[in-house]
Amino acid sequence: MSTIEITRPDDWHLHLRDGAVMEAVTPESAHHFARAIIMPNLVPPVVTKADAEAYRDRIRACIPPGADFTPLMTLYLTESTDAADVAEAFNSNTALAVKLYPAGATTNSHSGVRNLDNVMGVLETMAKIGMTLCMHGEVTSSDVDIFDREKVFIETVLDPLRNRLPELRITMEHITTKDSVEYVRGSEKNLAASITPHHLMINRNAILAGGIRPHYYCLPVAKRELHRLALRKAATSGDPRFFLGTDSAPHVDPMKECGCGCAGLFTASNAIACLAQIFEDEGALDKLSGFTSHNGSIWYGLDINKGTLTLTRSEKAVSFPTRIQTRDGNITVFDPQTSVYWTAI
Ligand SMILES: NC(=O)N[C@@H](CC(=O)O)C(=O)O
Ligand SMILES: [Zn+2]
Ligand SMILES: [Zn+2]
Repeated sequence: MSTIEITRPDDWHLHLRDGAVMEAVTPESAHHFARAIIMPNLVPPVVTKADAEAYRDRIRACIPPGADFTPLMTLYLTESTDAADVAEAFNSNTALAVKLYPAGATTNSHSGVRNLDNVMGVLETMAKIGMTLCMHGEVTSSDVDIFDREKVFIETVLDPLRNRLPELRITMEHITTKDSVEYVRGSEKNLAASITPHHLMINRNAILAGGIRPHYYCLPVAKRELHRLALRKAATSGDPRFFLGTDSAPHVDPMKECGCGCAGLFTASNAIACLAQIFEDEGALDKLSGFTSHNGSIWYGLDINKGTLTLTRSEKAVSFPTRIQTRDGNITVFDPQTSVYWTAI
């Protein structure tokens, strides 16, 4: 058995939901993570400063006593979002970022943005005050193949927006392609990307080969192996523009195991153990703390956490709980389909 210590990690992209699911999943994140950026795609979404304050209070009520966990709030961008309210939320430290969901791109995105022209006023204000735009970067048009939607988004939405408003800070969230890795690498400033543990571990075969497996279906959908390898290279490279966002996105099993299952994987419980395995396999354990605990803090202008998290490597592969229970039903925990020898304490 051997151990390593990393700086206490942060999760720069997390879904905690609300109600019974939030009660059950919040302790899972608070166990390992010091802070997390909380996604605002509730129904109805978290749009205003007042919405974010109320949601933050509900999250705080679910943090186990003694746990040290700070939810960092985001505002869901709609075409009627008020720029002054956004600025006030940022300046009062209520919200760290604004989240762009192209309407129809993913879970609970129907209130999102149809035409960027209608939110330029908000984006200009954000550029002025240094507030980050977090993006779900996929086009939604039905004539674009689902495996190409991220790449086409870069060409038709992201790049034109960056040319139009170069001072806007943008996080490309949960990137899944070599194209995104290259786009970030080629940028000079104001661009960074989060990467999920699952996109580092699975390719699209996990969803479709040998049977259809809804617990590997998320958006953006996992791509070909060459993309997974490019993501692994980026995550373990030490390049500070890449950092962890788990995109842990719980849905109760009946919502996944049905004729039209929801997108999203629940990874909060084993994300750190999986990452330790990935970084060990890539011979890059020395880069793990950068990815989980330093790069994101620096990008968002926050202090790096003071505490540490101990990771233990066993001789035998470890097993994880297969599900967690909530009053609304069970949630399946991500199964990495490969041996993991690490435990986070
Ligand atoms: N990633 C997902 O597949 N689903 C997320 C939404 C998102 O992050 O796109 C969810 O809210 O369930
Ligand atoms: Zn998304
Ligand atoms: Zn997400």
